[in-house]
Amino acid sequence: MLKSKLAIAIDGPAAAGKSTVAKIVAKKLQYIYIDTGAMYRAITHKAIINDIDLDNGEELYQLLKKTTIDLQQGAKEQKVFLDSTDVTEDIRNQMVTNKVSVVAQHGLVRKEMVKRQRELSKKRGVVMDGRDIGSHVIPDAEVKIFLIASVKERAERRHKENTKKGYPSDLKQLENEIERRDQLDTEREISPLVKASDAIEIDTTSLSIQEVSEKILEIVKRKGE
Ligand SMILES: Nc1ncnc2c1ncn2[C@@H]1O[C@H](COP(=O)(O)OP(=O)(O)O)[C@@H](O)[C@H]1O
Ligand SMILES: Nc1ccn([C@@H]2O[C@H](COP(=O)(O)OP(=O)(O)O)[C@@H](O)[C@H]2O)c(=O)n1
Repeated sequence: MLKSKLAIAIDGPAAAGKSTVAKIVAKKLQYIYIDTGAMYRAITHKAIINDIDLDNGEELYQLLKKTTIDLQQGAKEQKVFLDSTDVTEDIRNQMVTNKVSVVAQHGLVRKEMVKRQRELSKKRGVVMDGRDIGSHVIPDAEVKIFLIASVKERAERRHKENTKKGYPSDLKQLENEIERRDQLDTEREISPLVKASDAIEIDTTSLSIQEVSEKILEIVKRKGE
């Protein structure tokens, strides 16, 4: 058992395996898992439903201010509640996936999200995954991991996931979407996707989920002793 509770930041591009291993690590350490991507997805979902102009940061910010987003650990999976409605499935749809990086570019939206995320991480004992966790949200996180994998491998992983769930899926289209989202996330002006200087990079392309989780737990163990 670790002597003290830590904050573990896991960042990286789309479908690198962040949430999968973050959940495993959190369960093993009995930490809280916080999926910050789900928060950006939830506000994107609400904005689409309300026909908000996704290029209008001020309007999105006003919408976010009057919106509650709750992440709750269920028996099997983490549930996402948007103003008390379970949107766990809805926020993974194609429309949200294609638009979320546009919403996440706005400074006002990010400022409000970061405020909420810092509040959630204050008590430590958290595994938080996203794009700017180690670089911006919790710059003093005790453990910072940056997960990468080739675009081809990431698209194949998502394709497998979609097929398993019975969703229509096109590998080439997934590759294009992942590349486009990575580009938007990396090139945006405010807290872009970047590896923090003190983050440990793990290339997961040829590693199993178990191998990646074990590597992270080993790093955590060294830090926590
Ligand atoms: N190391 C790995 N090897 C093979 N498949 C993986 C690995 N890590 C994650 N996956 C699978 O890849 C898909 C995307 O992983 P996910 O955790 O959702 O990525 P992210 O949170 O980075 O977007 C999931 O279906 C997951 O089961
Ligand atoms: N900390 C974060 C987390 C997500 N995001 C945005 O939210 C999108 C969806 O995040 P996600 O983690 O659900 O993405 P996947 O890689 O799981 O598809 C990302 O592509 C980013 O545009 C962000 O800007 N900052």
